[in-house]
Formats: sequence, structure tokens, C-alpha cells
Amino acid sequence: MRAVNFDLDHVSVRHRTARPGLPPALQGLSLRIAAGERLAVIGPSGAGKTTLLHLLACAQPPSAGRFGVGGSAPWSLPRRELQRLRGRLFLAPQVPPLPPRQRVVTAVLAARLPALGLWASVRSLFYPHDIPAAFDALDRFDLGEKLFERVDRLSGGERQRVGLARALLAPAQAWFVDEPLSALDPTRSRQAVTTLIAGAQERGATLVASLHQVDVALEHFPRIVGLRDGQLAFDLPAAEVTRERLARLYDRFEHELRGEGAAAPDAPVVQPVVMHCR
Ligand SMILES: Nc1ncnc2c1ncn2[C@@H]1O[C@H](COP(=O)(O)OP(=O)(O)OP(=O)(O)O)[C@@H](O)[C@H]1O
Repeated sequence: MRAVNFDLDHVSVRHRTARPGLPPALQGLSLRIAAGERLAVIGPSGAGKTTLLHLLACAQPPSAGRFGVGGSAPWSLPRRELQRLRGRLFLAPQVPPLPPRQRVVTAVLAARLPALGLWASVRSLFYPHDIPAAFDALDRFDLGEKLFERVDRLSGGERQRVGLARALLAPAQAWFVDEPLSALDPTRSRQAVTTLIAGAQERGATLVASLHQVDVALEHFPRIVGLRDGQLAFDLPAAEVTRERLARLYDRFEHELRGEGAAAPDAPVVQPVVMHCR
């Protein structure tokens, strides 16, 4: 499967529901992400990390500037083609949208729906079509024994890992993963991030992750994009992200840099967000 590249040329994003007078969530961002590249997006709360991932996954349109995916402007495509493109992009929200009463096997295999026809999709809701593949994906996140568990019987950390296991089954060429480690303890975090990276590399998929754990970002991602107040603060190889740059990026948000205020491992589950991208 061929990976895709992304081009942002002075892109701004304003949320439709944003209060008038507030600056856009992203302002004049210019970035180029090559096919198969791996990068982490860091920055304090409200910097625009989630908005950037939603833009890249074609879940959120730009309000200004030029945004291209694989050489075409997604928001100018006919609706059906835009849908097809979205099927090649996998967005993993921080809180995965897993139906609470569903079995884990069904929830994980749902990642394949963009590649299935209508009848196969409906059928797969009742008869999981590839149980071994679901087991393998879960097992890589140490969750193989939860295959037939109901989603609402999982801890917050387990749900988050189920959400990540979906990436391994998605027919996608680019993965956008929003704070994948927020409900995981340090050991699980390391396991999850190495599994994600290995999975993306096996497929040659582009991987963009927003991370609050700056140490994990610097250790595992060769390129780091720093956002602050919706603007690009820096775009550098990890080795060039110095303490001074981080101190400037997190000025007045030092507690976030120290990891304070993060969700406790396996914290109580927050209600899943509704995804509008497919
Ligand atoms: N649906 C929305 N409607 C209106 N404003 C929004 C919406 N989503 C985000 N924003 C605003 O856009 C800005 C960027 O938010 P975003 O969620 O992208 O930041 P973030 O860096 O991911 O933050 P966090 O680390 O807290 O998740 C913030 O000012 C936020 O309040």
C-alpha cells in the first residue's frame, strides 16, 4: 500500500463552534510531511495539536491557506472521493469511540470497515470476519485475552490500547494518533509506542502522534513539531530540541512538561467522543 504525503501552506483552522473574536485554533501553519515519515507534535494544552491531527485526517477543513494530500486538495474532491481518501487515513482519538456494549473483537475489526462493502460491514457487526487478525492486533498490545470481553468491562487504559490496536487493522496509509498514552502507565506507554511505530514501519505508513510525554516523543520520533497558541514554534530533528526550546514552548505551562496533571493510569473512563470523520 502506497503512503501519502501532506502539504500545508499557510493553513489556518477555525472551529465552526469557536467564539467570535478568538484567534483560529491553527494559524498560518506551513509543513510538509513526507510519505512514511514519523513525527511527534508537542506543545501545551490548547496549542492546536488535536486540531492539526484532525486537519491531516481530513476530519476538519482548513479555513485559510492550501492543504494538500498526495498532491490533491481533499476538500475540493467530490464527496465520494473525499470519503475514499478518509478511508486511507486513520485517526485515533484520545478517547476511542468504542460502543460500550460491543465485544472487543467487533470493535477492533471495525477498523477494517472502510475496506469492506456495505453487506460485509453489516455482517461483520454480527459475525466477526477475521478473529485471528483481531487477536494478533490485540496481542501486540498485550490484550489478547480480552478478545471476547465487552468494551464497557475494560479499564480506561485497556480501552485506549484497544483503540490503538485498531490502527494495526485499518487499511490506512497514514495514522494520526492523538495522545495515545494519556491513560497508560510508563511501562505500557513504552510498549504501546514501540508497537505503534513497528506497525507503521511494517506498512510504510506515515505516523503522526500528539504527545504530552515529551521524553517519549524525543526518544522515539525523529522529527518534532512544537506548537504554541496555534502557531508553529519549531519543526526540528529530535536531537535539536534543546531544554531551552522546551522551556520556551512550555513557558507558564511547566507543570505539563513535568507530566503533572496527566490522567492517572487506568483512570475512570471518560465518555467516548463521537467521530465525524467517516
Ligand atoms: N470543537 C471546538 N470548537 C471550538 N473551539 C475548539 C474546538 N476544539 C478545540 N477548540 C479550541 O481550539 C484550540 C486548540 O485546541 P486543540 O484541542 O487542538 O489543542 P490541543 O493542543 O490538542 O490541546 P490538549 O493538549 O489540551 O488536548 C483551543 O483553544 C481550543 O479551545
